[in-house]
Formats: sequence, C-alpha cells, structure tokens
Amino acid sequence: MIKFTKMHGIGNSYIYINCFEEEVFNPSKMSEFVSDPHFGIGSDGLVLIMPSETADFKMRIFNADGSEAEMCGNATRCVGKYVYDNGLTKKTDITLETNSGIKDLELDVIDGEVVSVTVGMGKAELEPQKIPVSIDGDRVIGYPISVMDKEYEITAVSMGNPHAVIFMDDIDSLELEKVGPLFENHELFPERINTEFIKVIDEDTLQMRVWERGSGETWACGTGACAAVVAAVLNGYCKHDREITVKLRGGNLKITYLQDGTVIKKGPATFICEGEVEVPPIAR
Ligand SMILES: N[C@@H](CCC[C@H](N)C(=O)O)C(=O)O
Repeated sequence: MIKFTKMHGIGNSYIYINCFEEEVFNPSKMSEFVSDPHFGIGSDGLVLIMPSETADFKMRIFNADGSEAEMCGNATRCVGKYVYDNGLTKKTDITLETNSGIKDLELDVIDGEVVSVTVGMGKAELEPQKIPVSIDGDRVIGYPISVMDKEYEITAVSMGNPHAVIFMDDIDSLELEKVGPLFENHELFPERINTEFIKVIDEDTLQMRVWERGSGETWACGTGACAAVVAAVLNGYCKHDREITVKLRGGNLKITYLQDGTVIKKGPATFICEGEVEVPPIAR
C-alpha cells in the first residue's frame, strides 16, 4: 500500500506522493498504473514530492504514459499547496527544484487557506535546437506544417518542456484525438511536443485547448498557457508586461510575459482526495 493525494490545478489532475515518507522505485510504471481510470486511480500523471539539496523541495513529474517531463506548471502550484497544508513548511515563499531548474513559488494564504499560487516560471526559450525543434534559424514563429492534409502555423517555445502553439478561430470543433497525436509525434519534434490550440479573444484574453505529450487532451496545462502567451506576444496578438487571462477547459490562469523574457503564472491549486492504493508489484 502506498499513501497518495490527488490534486488538480484547474482540472489538470495528478497523483502526488510524499517521498519524505514513501518510497517509489519505479515511478514510470507507477504513473501508468495510477493514471489509469479503470485499473488505477485516474489522473493525468504522477508527481513525486522529494527533498532537495539546492531548494526547499524537489518535484518530479511523470505523464500518464510513464514518460518523465522536465516541468509541469499546474503541478508546481499543487506542490506549493501540499507542502504548506501538510506542515512540511511554514514558509509562503518556497523554492522548488524541477528537472528544468529552480522555480519560485509565492503562496497566497487567506485564513489559513492557500487560495492561489504565483510561480516564477523562468525564461521562455525560443532557440529551436534547445526546444528542441528540427528547424533551422533562431526562432520558429508561424512556421507552416501540414497535418492530415491541413496547413497549420506553429510557434515553438520551451518553458523547460517543449510546446508548439497554433492560433486558429475554431478550436471547439477540433478533433484533438485525431490531430493531437500527429503533432505530438511529428518528425520535427525529436522529443515529441505539447501542442496548444489558441483562439485570441482580445489582447488580454486567450482561449486554449491542449494536447499534452504523454497524457493526451488535458483540461489545462500551465506551461502550455505560458507558451501560448509568449507565442501571442511574438505574433503581435498580446503585449509584454500585461497580465493575460488564459481560459482553459478547467478554468483560468493569469500569465505575464515580462520584457526580460521571464514568465509569471498565477492560479489556484485544489485538493481532491487522499488515501492508500495497493500497487501491483510491476509498478512499485
Ligand atoms: N500539465 C503540465 C505539463 C506536464 C508535462 C507535459 N505533458 C510534458 O510532457 O512536457 C503543465 O501544467 O505544465
């Protein structure tokens, strides 16, 4: 049996394991198991909360298919809430080590309740080789790509993990199950990709659907929302230094892309349930 907590950041849910108390030997298999809604618990993946030598805490994030990602925006907020609510820290300014560097969390606590978390997401990376995207040049902005005989234009951004952002008017009728995997596994993306489909509502508001690498369509993606705002600024739809509302299937995030390239993200983190799960030997 292993103790778990299920939390979500605007509908992007993960199973959180407190590795100060529990040991997980095969997180990749464990993620596949817990994410499965039929034989496991049901989630978009697994997050391990661990001790760090360089920050207050460390997190590792695994997608539902067992692949490990560098970063997860929604999980950073949930980890902030978890460590505060469970008495692992009394601090409201917390540093969190991830596979893409240390992120700064600022907890907004009212009457003992964490109502929102603001995360310094670091600088957006635009150099194609570093995202990585197999396209020459120093940036990928509005690059044409053909999927299922339809032309799309991608803007590529890394928020620690890779994103392709596409602006289009009709995102509601998109058949994400069909097109999502074709973007995810396209030959231009050697490490696969997260793909965001964005409708520009106005210069301060974007609407987004996302197909996540390793997890499929999720109701929200924090790094994806940041990439969307960066791409919107690069394409002239939004401006630097303004708080942009990104409306996702599960709720809203507030994202600011500063002139110096840094991205700030603010949003809620929500506890769903906790319990113990019997993990089959292969997933331990
Ligand atoms: N949902 C996340 C991103 C999780 C990782 C992603 N699927 C990847 O493989 O890069 C978020 O909120 O950022």
